[in-house]
Parts: sequence; C-alpha cells; structure tokens
Amino acid sequence: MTSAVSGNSDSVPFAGDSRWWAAGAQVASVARFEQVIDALRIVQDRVAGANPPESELVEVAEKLDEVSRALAVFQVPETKQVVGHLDVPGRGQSLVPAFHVDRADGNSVRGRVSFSRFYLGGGGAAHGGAIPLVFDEVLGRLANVGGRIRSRTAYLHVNYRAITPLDEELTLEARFDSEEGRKRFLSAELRKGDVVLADAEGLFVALREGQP
Ligand SMILES: CCCCCCCCCC(=O)SCCNC(=O)CCNC(=O)[C@H](O)C(C)(C)COP(=O)(O)OP(=O)(O)OC[C@H]1O[C@@H](n2cnc3c(N)ncnc32)[C@H](O)[C@@H]1OP(=O)(O)O
Repeated sequence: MTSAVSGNSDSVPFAGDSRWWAAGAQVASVARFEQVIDALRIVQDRVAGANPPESELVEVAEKLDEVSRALAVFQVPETKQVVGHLDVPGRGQSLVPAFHVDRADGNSVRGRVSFSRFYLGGGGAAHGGAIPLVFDEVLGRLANVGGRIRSRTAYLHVNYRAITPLDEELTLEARFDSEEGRKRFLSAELRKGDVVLADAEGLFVALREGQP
C-alpha cells in the first residue's frame, strides 16, 4: 500500500501548504522512509566523527556501496521525489538539521534545532555554512506559507554573534516583517537560552508566472 506525501512539511502545521513541489508523490510508507532518513542522519554523524582502522573502512565502504546499489534502481524524477516532502520535522531532507516547529502562524514561527557532529566546522562550533542552511529553510518556508505565491531567496544576510555549539537544543524564531510588491522581507534569530548566536535577514522574491 502507498500513501500520498503530505502537503505540510512538519508534524506541527506550518500554517499552510507552500506547494513548492508537484502534489501527489507516493511513498510506500512514510514511517519507513522516516526511519531511513533518521538512520542516514546517524550515518552522517558517525562518518564525520570516526577514525577507524583500514579493515573497518573497507567493510564500511562495501556496506555503503550495497545501500547505494539497492536504491539505484528506484531513482525517480523530482516531481515524484519523497525527500523534502515528508510530513516529518526536517521534511526528510538530511542536508539540513531538522527544525522542530513548536508554534507557527502565517507570519511567524518558533521551533528548535540542534547541530549534530555532521555539522561541525571546527573548534566545537557548527560550520558557518550550516547555520544559513537552517535560516534559509525556515525563512523560505515562512515566506511561502498561507497560500502565497512561491518565492525564492534573493539574499540571506547572516550575522554570527557567538559560536553555535553542537548537540544542544537551540531555539529559532522567525517572522515575516513586510512585503513590497513581489518582495518579502523576513528575519530570524538563533538562540541558546537568551543568548543570540546568529541572526538573519532575508529577501524572498515572489516568482512570476512560469519562472523556475
Ligand atoms: C517545502 C518546500 C520548503 C522549501 C524551503 C526551502 C526554501 C529555500 C528557498 C531557496 O533557497 S530558493 C533557492 C535559492 N535562490 C535562488 O536560487 C534564486 C535565484 N535568483 C532568482 O531566481 C532571481 O534572481 C529572483 C527570483 C530572486 C529575482 O529575480 P526576478 O527577475 O524575478 O526579479 P527582479 O530582478 O525583477 O527583482 C524584483 C525586485 O527584487 C529586487 N531584488 C532582486 N534580487 C535582489 C537582491 N539580491 N538584493 C536586493 N534586491 C533584489 C529587485 O531590485 C526588484 O526590486 P524592485 O521591484 O523594487 O525594483
């Protein structure tokens, strides 16, 4: 039996369906796919943090090749892709740390995120590119919810105020500040407790008819 992939991209509704993707992609089991993504995230972390002997590396490479071969025959075009459209925190997209929504409406969202070992930059701090990934994910979704015409990031300005530690639950708050014609201005902060670790301002431009 197959299930339609949900229009919402988080277990707590993010106030609407952005329809960034073509609706109707089917997945054999959302729960099983989520299990695969969770396992993949752990593999990413374990690979990033490992320094095993060569014999173990040979075995691990063979096992990973086996997984790649198993999935190779099931590749689909973007319109049928499941990753990115799963109704689970993080949309099943293992590139971006999963964002867990606690509160959302059409103009703001608050949630939690944690940067695991995979996202290490150096010196215990999250990679400077991993933080904009999360801001783009959250602001991009917020820019498009509530039946708005879909938009794309035109710019994303990030200020790094303090190092972002790994493996700690952080909060992220974002808001839709204003709109001028096709231009949507949004902002957000990433915090550990009361301390702002990073903040961001983004411009998202609504796409014209037929614009990719
Ligand atoms: C479930 C799905 C969830 C998805 C979540 C993740 C969402 C992630 C969103 C993304 O990351 S999208 C991918 C990254 N972004 C891109 O690939 C965008 C690439 N750039 C473009 O496609 C175009 O440049 C863009 C659509 C952003 C704008 O081009 P247009 O030709 O449509 O707009 P135009 O150049 O006419 O500009 C419209 C207005 O925006 C302004 N503008 C555009 N880019 C700007 C910029 N960079 N800085 C300042 N202003 C800018 C421009 O000046 C103008 O202002 P005015 O109306 O006041 O004259």
